[in-house]
Amino acid sequence: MSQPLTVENLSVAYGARRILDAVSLAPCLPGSSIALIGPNAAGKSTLMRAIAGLLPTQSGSVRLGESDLARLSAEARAGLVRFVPQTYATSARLSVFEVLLVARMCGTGGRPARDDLAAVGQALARCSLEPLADRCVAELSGGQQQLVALAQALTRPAPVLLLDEPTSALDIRNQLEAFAIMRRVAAEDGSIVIAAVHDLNLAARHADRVLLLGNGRLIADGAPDDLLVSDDCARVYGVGLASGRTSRGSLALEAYLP
Ligand SMILES: Nc1ncnc2c1ncn2[C@@H]1O[C@H](COP(=O)(O)OP(=O)(O)OP(=O)(O)O)[C@@H](O)[C@H]1O
Repeated sequence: MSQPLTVENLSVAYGARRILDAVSLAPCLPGSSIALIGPNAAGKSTLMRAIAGLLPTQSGSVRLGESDLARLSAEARAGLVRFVPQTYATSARLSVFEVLLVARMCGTGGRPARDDLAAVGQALARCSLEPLADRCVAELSGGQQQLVALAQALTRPAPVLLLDEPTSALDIRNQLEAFAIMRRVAAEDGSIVIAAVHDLNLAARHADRVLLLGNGRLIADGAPDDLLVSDDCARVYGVGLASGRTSRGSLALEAYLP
């Protein structure tokens, strides 16, 4: 898991409407935790879906090391790039354990072996979901389901983990837990973790790099402490941004209407 992810000149359209316009990203390095920010409809989900190979592209490339992901089979690509969508929809009468096992076994065609069960156990433990293992996933709360979605992605480590607003339904404790998990996945597994986030303070605290998307274009790419206080950031959101430091030394931002 030690290959950089590179996005070059990526353009994506829905019908005749261009959504992503020649987006290029400097190499995303293994072990990095990256926040993708930008206003509603900026194209964050579209970018993640395009990187995951779930959308046709008009132009450009997505590479992991030397491999052009578009040239791989969907199965091979899914082994390299895991995408956790914004919403978790299931009506299946499956337990948390079962959906994690399905995620682990997906595409393998085999029966679960001991290491598959161990991987599911580890994903449950990483997300502190053991107490919910036997509960029907369709009956869980929105926040609990969001943690299950994260745990599903962890059942089979991948070089690239893409998470679309992974903490939108979580309480403050679980937000911190989820970002700690993401940072550990980056640090321990060497994955490239990219999470779309709306909360700039969470991005400030948990990412080591921030990508700012506006109207389908990459507006800025940099360290949180520089990018989040930049004029570009305030301009793209159409807000004023006041900044300071918390008593613990983290960057703190307050947005206001100009
Ligand atoms: N399936 C689709 N068909 C047509 N247009 C779409 C589709 N999905 C998204 N779009 C459009 O693409 C643009 C970007 O949407 P996208 O979901 O990528 O934005 P986002 O930055 O993730 O937004 P948000 O923060 O609100 O989730 C929007 O104008 C949206 O209407």
